[in-house]
Amino acid sequence: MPEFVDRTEELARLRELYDSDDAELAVIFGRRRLGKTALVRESLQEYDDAVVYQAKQKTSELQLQQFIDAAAESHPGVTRIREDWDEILGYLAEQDAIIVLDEFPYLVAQDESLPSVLQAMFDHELDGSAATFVLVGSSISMMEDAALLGNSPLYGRSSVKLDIRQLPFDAAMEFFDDEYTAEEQVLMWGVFGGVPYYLEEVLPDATLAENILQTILSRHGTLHNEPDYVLRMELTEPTRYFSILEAIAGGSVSRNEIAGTTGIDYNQLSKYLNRLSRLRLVDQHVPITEQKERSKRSRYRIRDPFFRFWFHFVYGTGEEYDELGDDAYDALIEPELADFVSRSFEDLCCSALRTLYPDYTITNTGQWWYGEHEIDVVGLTAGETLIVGECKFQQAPLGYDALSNLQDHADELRWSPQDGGDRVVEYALFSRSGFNPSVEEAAAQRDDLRLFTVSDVVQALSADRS
Ligand SMILES: Nc1ncnc2c1ncn2[C@@H]1O[C@H](COP(=O)(O)OP(=O)(O)OP(=O)(O)O)[C@@H](O)[C@H]1O
Repeated sequence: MPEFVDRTEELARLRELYDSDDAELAVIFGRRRLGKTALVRESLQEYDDAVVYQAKQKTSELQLQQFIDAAAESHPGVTRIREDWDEILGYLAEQDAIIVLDEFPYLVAQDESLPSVLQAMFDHELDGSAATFVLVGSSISMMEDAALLGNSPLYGRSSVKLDIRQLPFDAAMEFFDDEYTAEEQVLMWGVFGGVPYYLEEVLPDATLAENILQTILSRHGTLHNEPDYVLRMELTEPTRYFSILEAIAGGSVSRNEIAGTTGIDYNQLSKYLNRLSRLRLVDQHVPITEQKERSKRSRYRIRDPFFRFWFHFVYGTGEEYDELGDDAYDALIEPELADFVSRSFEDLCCSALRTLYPDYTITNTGQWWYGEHEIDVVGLTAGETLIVGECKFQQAPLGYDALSNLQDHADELRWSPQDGGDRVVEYALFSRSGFNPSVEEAAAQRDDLRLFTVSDVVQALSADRS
């Protein structure tokens, strides 16, 4: 298990606040399990006298008492202050303390005046203080109400807002021993994604199949109910959200398709999709050449690979896996897995593009589709070059038809260089299982075609950071 990986930028920003001579406020938010608490702990390595309080769901009196106990460890004078949030926090601010309120929403649930108390402090009382307040919360909706949205008391007071997301691919791979091949790494990523807690649950010395069976499919598996638990924390009426996520995971990706599959009225769908998007569960994608606000070709995707896997393979399955026992993987997962992981592979290819094509200034990467046409990987450059790629994560070599299809699709993609000149197209083929001789021959003869294996992609993603 790695000590602590990545989050370099977040750590630097927090430490900047701790070292600042002014009073500062940081707001850290993100779903459960993403590593908010671990990030704060890591950031405080060299700050012994920080006051860290992990709130629990208790009465306001008990919460305040426990906070005072935590604060007294480094600031004993706090016990002489009247037991009142305003007075206690004011005292600590005078001491220039670093004050971490982890699970801040639990405090607000018991004492809804707390955000306004902090607001008043920041507006009137903290001149001359070098204190740092760090508010951490897993419930995105409650953090929005308290600190993030325009009408919240602390809106505009924070110096730093950290929206914690899953780790990137190469950081996630640090959780595993080195023995996974590039292909296995992509499969692991496609199933477990980059949420630190999920990566910690991966059993060492076990195959992917064993891991899927024991940690996810088994009713006793540690991740068997995880998305259900996380969603119920955020949503009081989750049924419709579950149906939407299930529909998206099953391949209904446009609004029309989602409305058709779930039976939810098309006009009501926006409300639910917006909420899922604010919870960072679903992303709206548009073809790379279009603007999000204007596009009529939006597609929705579940952002996190593990949630995608769970809604695709686990949600709503009842006892099916228990009955199949160890055969469940071979019977229900394996036949679909390559196809399922191929979407994650496409994303990884997009992320690797800048490293694979270092001679170009790539301004944007993404996908493109129009009617029957679709391109898995597109890189727009600041010059005249358009990079287009086709990805295959199947266990068969990629044939010449993939190249000719890619050329046909690229012909339909409307994009012109910024200087108005003619564009030049670079073709890329990404394959898990190599290429047919005809493709290799073409690549040997043409300057505008490059072939990449899974190892090339994985290496590029690691090189990115080193
Ligand atoms: N960057 C990281 N490197 C290594 N391990 C990490 C990292 N971030 C988190 N972890 C580990 O992942 C697990 C979940 O992290 P943590 O408890 O900090 O998440 P959280 O966002 O605070 O979630 P929760 O609200 O569920 O407590 C912990 O065991 C933690 O040690």
